[in-house]
Amino acid sequence: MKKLIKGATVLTLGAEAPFVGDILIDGSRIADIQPAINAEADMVIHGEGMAAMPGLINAHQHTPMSLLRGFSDDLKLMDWLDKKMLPAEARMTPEDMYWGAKLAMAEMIKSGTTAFADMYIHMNEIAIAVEEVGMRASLTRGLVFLEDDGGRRMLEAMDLIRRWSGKAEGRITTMLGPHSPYTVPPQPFREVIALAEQENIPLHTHLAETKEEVRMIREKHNQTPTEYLYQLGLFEKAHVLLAHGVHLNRRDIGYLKGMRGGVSHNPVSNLKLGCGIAPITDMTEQGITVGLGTDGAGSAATLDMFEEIRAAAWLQKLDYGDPTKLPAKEALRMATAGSAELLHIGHDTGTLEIGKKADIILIDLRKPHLQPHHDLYSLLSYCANGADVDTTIVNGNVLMQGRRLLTIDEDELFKQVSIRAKRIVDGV
Ligand SMILES: CSC[C@H]1O[C@@H](n2cnc3c(O)ncnc32)[C@H](O)[C@@H]1O
Ligand SMILES: [Zn+2]
Repeated sequence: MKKLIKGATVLTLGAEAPFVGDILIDGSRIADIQPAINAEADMVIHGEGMAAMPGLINAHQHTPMSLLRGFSDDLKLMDWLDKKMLPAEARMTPEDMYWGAKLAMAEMIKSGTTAFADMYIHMNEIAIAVEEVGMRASLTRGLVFLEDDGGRRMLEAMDLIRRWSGKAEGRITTMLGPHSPYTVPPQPFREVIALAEQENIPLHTHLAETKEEVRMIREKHNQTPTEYLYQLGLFEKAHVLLAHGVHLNRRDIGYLKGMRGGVSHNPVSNLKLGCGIAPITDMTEQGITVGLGTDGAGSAATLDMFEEIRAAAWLQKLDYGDPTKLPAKEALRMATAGSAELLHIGHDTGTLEIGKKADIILIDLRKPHLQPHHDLYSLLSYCANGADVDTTIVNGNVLMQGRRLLTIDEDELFKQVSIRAKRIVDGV
Protein backbone atom coordinates (compact mmCIF):
# COMPACT_ATOMS: atom_id res chain seq x y z
CA MET A 1 0.00 0.00 0.00
CA LYS A 2 1.50 3.34 -1.09
CA LYS A 3 0.57 6.74 0.34
CA LEU A 4 1.69 10.10 -1.00
CA ILE A 5 1.79 13.28 1.10
CA LYS A 6 1.64 16.18 -1.39
CA GLY A 7 2.78 19.79 -1.06
CA ALA A 8 3.68 19.94 2.65
CA THR A 9 6.47 22.05 4.11
CA VAL A 10 8.84 19.27 5.08
CA LEU A 11 11.03 19.53 8.21
CA THR A 12 13.14 16.38 8.23
CA LEU A 13 14.86 17.52 11.47
CA GLY A 14 18.01 16.03 9.96
CA ALA A 15 20.58 18.03 7.99
CA GLU A 16 18.21 19.53 5.37
CA ALA A 17 16.60 22.98 5.63
CA PRO A 18 12.77 23.01 5.44
CA PHE A 19 11.39 22.78 1.87
CA VAL A 20 8.01 22.38 0.19
CA GLY A 21 7.68 18.87 -1.16
CA ASP A 22 6.18 15.39 -1.20
CA ILE A 23 6.72 12.24 0.88
CA LEU A 24 6.07 8.75 -0.52
CA ILE A 25 5.26 6.00 1.97
CA ASP A 26 5.53 2.36 0.91
CA GLY A 27 4.10 0.00 3.54
CA SER A 28 5.58 1.01 6.90
CA ARG A 29 8.57 3.00 5.56
CA ILE A 30 9.43 6.28 3.85
CA ALA A 31 10.22 5.44 0.21
CA ASP A 32 11.04 8.94 -1.07
CA ILE A 33 11.16 12.61 -0.03
CA GLN A 34 11.53 15.17 -2.81
CA PRO A 35 10.34 18.64 -3.88
CA ALA A 36 8.06 16.79 -6.36
CA ILE A 37 7.31 13.06 -6.60
CA ASN A 38 5.46 11.62 -9.57
CA ALA A 39 4.38 8.22 -8.38
CA GLU A 40 1.21 6.17 -8.30
CA ALA A 41 -0.27 5.90 -4.82
CA ASP A 42 -3.28 4.18 -3.27
CA MET A 43 -3.93 7.21 -1.08
CA VAL A 44 -3.05 10.90 -1.51
CA ILE A 45 -2.82 13.05 1.62
CA HIS A 46 -3.06 16.77 0.91
CA GLY A 47 -0.31 18.54 2.86
CA GLU A 48 -0.70 22.04 1.41
CA GLY A 49 -0.60 24.64 4.22
CA MET A 50 0.82 22.06 6.63
CA ALA A 51 4.22 21.27 8.10
CA ALA A 52 5.31 17.61 7.89
CA MET A 53 7.76 16.53 10.58
CA PRO A 54 8.80 13.37 12.45
CA GLY A 55 6.27 12.26 15.06
CA LEU A 56 7.04 13.40 18.60
CA ILE A 57 8.38 10.73 20.95
CA ASN A 58 7.39 10.80 24.61
CA ALA A 59 10.38 9.27 26.43
CA HIS A 60 8.78 8.78 29.85
CA GLN A 61 5.17 7.89 30.61
CA HIS A 62 2.90 5.92 32.92
CA THR A 63 -0.08 5.72 30.53
CA PRO A 64 -2.85 4.38 32.84
CA MET A 65 -2.24 7.34 35.16
CA SER A 66 -4.38 9.31 32.71
CA LEU A 67 -7.27 7.88 34.76
CA LEU A 68 -5.80 9.74 37.78
CA ARG A 69 -5.45 13.11 36.05
CA GLY A 70 -6.57 15.97 38.30
CA PHE A 71 -7.39 13.65 41.20
CA SER A 72 -4.54 14.75 43.44
CA ASP A 73 -2.55 17.87 42.68
CA ASP A 74 -0.47 20.38 44.67
CA LEU A 75 1.30 17.80 46.87
CA LYS A 76 4.99 16.94 47.42
CA LEU A 77 6.13 14.01 45.25
CA MET A 78 6.59 11.48 48.10
CA ASP A 79 3.19 12.38 49.67
CA TRP A 80 1.52 12.35 46.25
CA LEU A 81 3.03 8.91 45.49
CA ASP A 82 2.63 7.20 48.90
CA LYS A 83 -0.69 8.67 50.06
CA LYS A 84 -2.57 9.11 46.78
CA MET A 85 -1.15 7.27 43.75
CA LEU A 86 -0.16 3.93 45.31
CA PRO A 87 -3.56 3.40 47.08
CA ALA A 88 -5.38 4.35 43.86
CA GLU A 89 -3.16 2.03 41.80
CA ALA A 90 -3.92 -0.84 44.20
CA ARG A 91 -7.59 -0.47 43.21
CA MET A 92 -6.94 -0.52 39.46
CA THR A 93 -7.88 -3.69 37.56
CA PRO A 94 -6.12 -4.97 34.41
CA GLU A 95 -9.09 -3.61 32.39
CA ASP A 96 -8.55 -0.18 33.95
CA MET A 97 -4.96 -0.29 32.67
CA TYR A 98 -6.22 -1.06 29.18
CA TRP A 99 -8.67 1.88 29.17
CA GLY A 100 -6.23 4.25 30.90
CA ALA A 101 -3.59 3.42 28.29
CA LYS A 102 -6.13 3.99 25.51
CA LEU A 103 -7.08 7.38 26.97
CA ALA A 104 -3.40 8.36 27.04
CA MET A 105 -2.93 7.15 23.47
CA ALA A 106 -5.96 9.10 22.23
CA GLU A 107 -4.47 12.26 23.75
CA MET A 108 -0.99 11.50 22.40
CA ILE A 109 -2.14 10.80 18.84
CA LYS A 110 -4.25 14.00 18.91
CA SER A 111 -1.22 16.04 19.96
CA GLY A 112 1.28 14.56 17.49
CA THR A 113 3.03 11.85 19.52
CA THR A 114 3.74 8.67 17.58
CA ALA A 115 5.85 6.69 20.09
CA PHE A 116 6.30 6.52 23.86
CA ALA A 117 8.17 4.76 26.67
CA ASP A 118 5.84 3.39 29.35
CA MET A 119 6.55 2.00 32.82
CA TYR A 120 3.66 0.57 34.83
CA ILE A 121 1.96 -2.61 36.09
CA HIS A 122 -0.38 -5.05 34.27
CA MET A 123 1.62 -4.34 31.13
CA ASN A 124 -0.01 -7.14 29.14
CA GLU A 125 -3.23 -5.11 28.92
CA ILE A 126 -1.26 -2.03 27.87
CA ALA A 127 0.48 -4.05 25.15
CA ILE A 128 -2.91 -5.23 23.85
CA ALA A 129 -4.09 -1.59 23.73
CA VAL A 130 -0.92 -0.54 21.84
CA GLU A 131 -1.37 -3.39 19.36
CA GLU A 132 -4.98 -2.32 18.68
CA VAL A 133 -4.39 1.45 18.53
CA GLY A 134 -1.33 1.33 16.25
CA MET A 135 1.19 3.46 18.16
CA ARG A 136 4.87 2.57 18.69
CA ALA A 137 5.88 1.87 22.30
CA SER A 138 8.67 0.71 24.58
CA LEU A 139 6.96 -1.15 27.43
CA THR A 140 8.40 -1.80 30.90
CA ARG A 141 7.00 -3.52 33.99
CA GLY A 142 7.95 -1.17 36.85
CA LEU A 143 9.83 -3.00 39.64
CA VAL A 144 9.63 -1.86 43.26
CA PHE A 145 11.49 -4.09 45.75
CA LEU A 146 10.34 -2.77 49.11
CA GLU A 147 8.78 -6.06 50.23
CA ASP A 148 9.31 -9.69 49.25
CA ASP A 149 6.82 -10.95 46.65
CA GLY A 150 8.46 -14.32 46.00
CA GLY A 151 9.75 -13.13 42.61
CA ARG A 152 6.30 -12.43 41.11
CA ARG A 153 7.16 -8.97 39.73
CA MET A 154 10.34 -10.23 38.03
CA LEU A 155 8.37 -13.07 36.44
CA GLU A 156 5.84 -10.54 35.12
CA ALA A 157 8.66 -8.34 33.79
CA MET A 158 10.26 -11.24 31.92
CA ASP A 159 6.87 -12.50 30.72
CA LEU A 160 6.19 -9.08 29.14
CA ILE A 161 9.59 -9.12 27.42
CA ARG A 162 9.25 -12.68 26.08
CA ARG A 163 5.65 -12.23 24.98
CA TRP A 164 5.73 -8.77 23.40
CA SER A 165 9.26 -7.82 22.17
CA GLY A 166 9.08 -7.13 18.44
CA LYS A 167 5.31 -7.79 18.30
CA ALA A 168 2.55 -5.65 16.72
CA GLU A 169 4.39 -5.41 13.37
CA GLY A 170 7.59 -4.55 15.29
CA ARG A 171 5.98 -1.49 16.96
CA ILE A 172 6.44 -2.87 20.49
CA THR A 173 9.83 -3.08 22.17
CA THR A 174 10.49 -3.76 25.85
CA MET A 175 12.80 -2.82 28.72
CA LEU A 176 13.46 -3.86 32.33
CA GLY A 177 12.28 -1.25 34.84
CA PRO A 178 13.83 -0.99 38.32
CA HIS A 179 11.70 1.94 39.52
CA SER A 180 14.28 4.19 41.24
CA PRO A 181 17.27 4.35 43.63
CA TYR A 182 14.87 4.77 46.59
CA THR A 183 12.62 1.77 45.81
CA VAL A 184 15.26 -0.78 44.71
CA PRO A 185 17.94 -1.86 47.23
CA PRO A 186 21.47 -2.73 45.99
CA GLN A 187 21.13 -6.53 45.72
CA PRO A 188 17.96 -6.67 43.59
CA PHE A 189 19.29 -3.74 41.54
CA ARG A 190 22.48 -5.75 40.84
CA GLU A 191 20.42 -8.77 39.83
CA VAL A 192 18.31 -6.74 37.39
CA ILE A 193 21.43 -5.15 35.87
CA ALA A 194 23.07 -8.60 35.49
CA LEU A 195 19.96 -9.91 33.74
CA ALA A 196 19.87 -6.87 31.44
CA GLU A 197 23.53 -7.37 30.53
CA GLN A 198 23.17 -11.11 30.01
CA GLU A 199 20.06 -10.86 27.82
CA ASN A 200 20.91 -7.51 26.20
CA ILE A 201 17.77 -5.82 27.49
CA PRO A 202 17.66 -2.00 27.91
CA LEU A 203 16.70 -0.51 31.30
CA HIS A 204 14.26 2.27 32.22
CA THR A 205 14.47 3.90 35.68
CA HIS A 206 13.78 7.15 37.58
CA LEU A 207 16.78 9.16 38.82
CA ALA A 208 17.33 12.18 41.08
CA GLU A 209 13.86 13.68 40.69
CA THR A 210 13.63 15.50 44.05
CA LYS A 211 15.84 16.89 46.82
CA GLU A 212 14.13 14.45 49.17
CA GLU A 213 15.38 11.53 47.06
CA VAL A 214 18.91 12.95 47.27
CA ARG A 215 18.58 13.20 51.07
CA MET A 216 17.18 9.64 51.37
CA ILE A 217 20.00 8.09 49.33
CA ARG A 218 22.60 10.13 51.24
CA GLU A 219 21.17 8.80 54.55
CA LYS A 220 20.97 5.17 53.32
CA HIS A 221 24.10 4.85 51.19
CA ASN A 222 26.13 8.04 51.76
CA GLN A 223 26.04 8.65 48.00
CA THR A 224 24.18 10.77 45.48
CA PRO A 225 21.47 8.80 43.58
CA THR A 226 23.70 8.91 40.46
CA GLU A 227 26.75 7.60 42.39
CA TYR A 228 24.53 4.82 43.76
CA LEU A 229 23.59 3.65 40.25
CA TYR A 230 27.11 4.19 38.89
CA GLN A 231 28.65 2.01 41.61
CA LEU A 232 26.15 -0.74 40.84
CA GLY A 233 27.61 -0.72 37.31
CA LEU A 234 24.39 0.46 35.66
CA PHE A 235 25.86 2.87 33.13
CA GLU A 236 28.50 0.52 31.73
CA LYS A 237 26.44 -2.64 31.50
CA ALA A 238 23.27 -1.70 29.63
CA HIS A 239 21.44 0.85 27.50
CA VAL A 240 19.63 2.96 30.12
CA LEU A 241 16.69 5.38 29.88
CA LEU A 242 16.95 7.67 32.95
CA ALA A 243 13.82 9.67 33.78
CA HIS A 244 14.30 13.18 35.25
CA GLY A 245 17.97 13.67 36.30
CA VAL A 246 17.03 16.95 38.01
CA HIS A 247 19.51 16.90 40.90
CA LEU A 248 22.84 16.09 39.26
CA ASN A 249 26.10 17.79 40.23
CA ARG A 250 29.14 18.13 37.98
CA ARG A 251 30.58 14.79 39.20
CA ASP A 252 27.22 13.02 38.61
CA ILE A 253 27.17 14.28 35.02
CA GLY A 254 30.71 12.88 34.65
CA TYR A 255 29.38 9.42 35.65
CA LEU A 256 26.82 9.58 32.82
CA LYS A 257 29.36 10.58 30.17
CA GLY A 258 29.71 7.83 27.55
CA MET A 259 26.59 5.96 28.71
CA ARG A 260 24.36 4.18 26.19
CA GLY A 261 20.86 5.70 26.30
CA GLY A 262 20.46 9.00 28.14
CA VAL A 263 18.10 11.19 30.11
CA SER A 264 14.39 11.89 29.59
CA HIS A 265 13.80 15.50 30.64
CA ASN A 266 10.21 16.01 31.86
CA PRO A 267 10.08 19.76 32.51
CA VAL A 268 6.32 20.26 33.00
CA SER A 269 6.05 17.51 35.64
CA ASN A 270 9.21 18.88 37.31
CA LEU A 271 7.67 22.37 37.34
CA LYS A 272 4.32 21.22 38.70
CA LEU A 273 5.87 19.11 41.47
CA GLY A 274 8.36 21.89 42.26
CA CYS A 275 11.32 19.52 41.70
CA GLY A 276 13.74 21.93 40.04
CA ILE A 277 15.30 22.45 36.61
CA ALA A 278 17.39 19.59 35.19
CA PRO A 279 20.85 20.67 34.00
CA ILE A 280 20.26 19.41 30.46
CA THR A 281 22.52 21.98 28.78
CA ASP A 282 25.44 20.73 30.92
CA MET A 283 24.50 17.17 29.95
CA THR A 284 24.33 17.76 26.20
CA GLU A 285 27.65 19.66 26.37
CA GLN A 286 29.15 16.43 27.74
CA GLY A 287 27.66 14.42 24.86
CA ILE A 288 24.87 12.86 26.94
CA THR A 289 21.69 12.26 24.90
CA VAL A 290 18.64 14.11 26.24
CA GLY A 291 15.07 13.36 25.12
CA LEU A 292 11.76 14.77 26.29
CA GLY A 293 8.83 13.18 28.09
CA THR A 294 5.74 14.16 30.03
CA ASP A 295 5.71 11.60 32.88
CA GLY A 296 2.20 10.30 33.71
CA ALA A 297 -0.83 12.58 33.40
CA GLY A 298 -1.25 12.24 37.18
CA SER A 299 1.78 14.48 37.66
CA ALA A 300 2.15 16.26 34.32
CA ALA A 301 -1.52 17.21 33.76
CA THR A 302 -1.44 16.90 29.96
CA LEU A 303 0.50 14.72 27.51
CA ASP A 304 1.03 17.51 24.98
CA MET A 305 4.69 17.28 23.94
CA PHE A 306 4.59 20.79 22.44
CA GLU A 307 4.27 22.07 26.03
CA GLU A 308 7.38 20.06 27.00
CA ILE A 309 9.34 21.43 24.03
CA ARG A 310 8.45 25.00 24.99
CA ALA A 311 9.07 24.48 28.74
CA ALA A 312 12.42 22.75 28.10
CA ALA A 313 13.71 25.60 25.92
CA TRP A 314 12.44 28.42 28.10
CA LEU A 315 13.60 26.88 31.40
CA GLN A 316 17.18 26.52 30.12
CA LYS A 317 17.13 30.18 29.03
CA LEU A 318 15.82 31.18 32.46
CA ASP A 319 18.21 28.94 34.40
CA TYR A 320 21.29 30.28 32.61
CA GLY A 321 19.97 33.84 32.24
CA ASP A 322 20.86 33.37 28.58
CA PRO A 323 18.29 33.22 25.72
CA THR A 324 20.80 31.50 23.40
CA LYS A 325 20.54 28.26 25.45
CA LEU A 326 18.51 25.38 23.95
CA PRO A 327 17.47 27.02 20.65
CA ALA A 328 14.17 26.11 18.97
CA LYS A 329 15.51 23.51 16.52
CA GLU A 330 17.48 21.74 19.27
CA ALA A 331 14.37 21.57 21.46
CA LEU A 332 12.42 19.98 18.56
CA ARG A 333 15.27 17.52 18.01
CA MET A 334 15.17 16.55 21.68
CA ALA A 335 11.51 15.56 21.32
CA THR A 336 12.22 13.52 18.18
CA ALA A 337 15.77 12.21 17.51
CA GLY A 338 16.80 12.58 21.19
CA SER A 339 13.85 10.60 22.54
CA ALA A 340 14.24 8.04 19.71
CA GLU A 341 17.79 7.32 20.94
CA LEU A 342 16.52 6.79 24.48
CA LEU A 343 13.88 4.31 23.29
CA HIS A 344 16.64 2.54 21.32
CA ILE A 345 14.77 3.14 18.04
CA GLY A 346 16.96 5.95 16.64
CA HIS A 347 17.96 3.84 13.61
CA ASP A 348 14.31 3.70 12.50
CA THR A 349 12.64 6.88 13.81
CA GLY A 350 13.27 10.46 14.99
CA THR A 351 14.00 12.08 11.59
CA LEU A 352 12.31 11.94 8.18
CA GLU A 353 14.68 9.92 6.01
CA ILE A 354 14.28 7.50 3.14
CA GLY A 355 14.25 3.97 4.58
CA LYS A 356 13.13 5.01 8.06
CA LYS A 357 9.72 4.13 9.48
CA ALA A 358 6.89 6.41 8.32
CA ASP A 359 6.09 8.02 11.71
CA ILE A 360 4.99 11.45 10.47
CA ILE A 361 2.76 14.27 11.69
CA LEU A 362 1.14 17.08 9.73
CA ILE A 363 0.63 20.37 11.55
CA ASP A 364 -1.95 22.77 10.15
CA LEU A 365 -0.24 26.15 9.85
CA ARG A 366 -3.36 27.97 8.61
CA LYS A 367 -3.98 29.53 12.04
CA PRO A 368 -3.43 33.11 13.30
CA HIS A 369 -0.89 32.00 15.93
CA LEU A 370 1.13 30.15 13.26
CA GLN A 371 1.58 33.12 10.87
CA PRO A 372 3.84 34.42 9.30
CA HIS A 373 6.53 31.82 8.45
CA HIS A 374 9.86 33.51 9.19
CA ASP A 375 11.30 30.48 10.98
CA LEU A 376 9.37 27.22 11.17
CA TYR A 377 11.51 25.83 13.98
CA SER A 378 10.60 28.83 16.16
CA LEU A 379 6.97 28.60 15.17
CA LEU A 380 6.70 24.90 16.04
CA SER A 381 8.71 25.14 19.28
CA TYR A 382 7.31 28.35 20.71
CA CYS A 383 3.86 28.89 19.15
CA ALA A 384 2.31 25.52 18.18
CA ASN A 385 0.30 23.24 20.45
CA GLY A 386 -1.05 19.73 20.20
CA ALA A 387 -4.42 20.88 18.84
CA ASP A 388 -2.66 22.16 15.69
CA VAL A 389 -1.82 18.59 14.64
CA ASP A 390 -4.11 17.54 11.77
CA THR A 391 -2.76 14.11 10.80
CA THR A 392 -0.78 11.45 12.67
CA ILE A 393 0.83 8.53 10.85
CA VAL A 394 2.60 5.61 12.58
CA ASN A 395 4.37 2.76 10.78
CA GLY A 396 2.77 4.00 7.55
CA ASN A 397 -0.77 3.79 8.99
CA VAL A 398 -2.96 6.88 9.39
CA LEU A 399 -4.15 6.98 13.03
CA MET A 400 -5.72 10.46 12.82
CA GLN A 401 -6.80 12.57 9.85
CA GLY A 402 -8.57 15.94 9.97
CA ARG A 403 -8.35 15.51 13.81
CA ARG A 404 -10.57 12.40 13.67
CA LEU A 405 -9.15 9.33 15.44
CA LEU A 406 -9.35 6.31 13.14
CA THR A 407 -8.42 3.48 15.54
CA ILE A 408 -10.14 4.62 18.77
CA ASP A 409 -13.87 5.04 19.39
CA GLU A 410 -13.84 8.22 21.49
CA ASP A 411 -17.48 7.90 22.69
CA GLU A 412 -16.88 4.42 24.07
CA LEU A 413 -13.52 5.54 25.52
CA PHE A 414 -15.03 8.47 27.44
CA LYS A 415 -17.84 6.26 28.78
CA GLN A 416 -15.37 3.66 30.10
CA VAL A 417 -13.03 6.32 31.51
CA SER A 418 -15.69 8.15 33.46
CA ILE A 419 -17.05 4.98 35.16
CA ARG A 420 -13.61 3.56 35.92
CA ALA A 421 -11.99 6.79 37.14
CA LYS A 422 -14.82 7.32 39.64
CA ARG A 423 -14.62 3.75 40.97
CA ILE A 424 -10.82 3.94 41.41
CA VAL A 425 -10.76 7.15 43.46
CA ASP A 426 -13.91 6.53 45.54
CA GLY A 427 -12.68 5.59 48.98
CA VAL A 428 -9.03 6.62 48.47
C1 LIG B 1 5.84 0.46 39.55
S1 LIG B 1 5.15 1.17 38.13
C2 LIG B 1 5.67 2.86 38.10
C3 LIG B 1 5.34 3.62 39.34
O1 LIG B 1 5.88 4.92 39.20
C4 LIG B 1 5.03 5.82 39.84
N1 LIG B 1 5.29 7.19 39.40
C5 LIG B 1 4.55 7.97 38.62
N2 LIG B 1 5.12 9.17 38.47
C6 LIG B 1 6.26 9.12 39.18
C7 LIG B 1 7.28 10.05 39.42
O2 LIG B 1 7.24 11.28 38.92
N3 LIG B 1 8.31 9.69 40.20
C8 LIG B 1 8.35 8.46 40.75
N4 LIG B 1 7.41 7.53 40.55
C9 LIG B 1 6.38 7.88 39.78
C10 LIG B 1 3.66 5.32 39.53
O3 LIG B 1 2.71 5.84 40.39
C11 LIG B 1 3.85 3.81 39.62
O4 LIG B 1 3.58 3.36 40.92
ZN1 LIG C 1 7.79 8.68 36.09
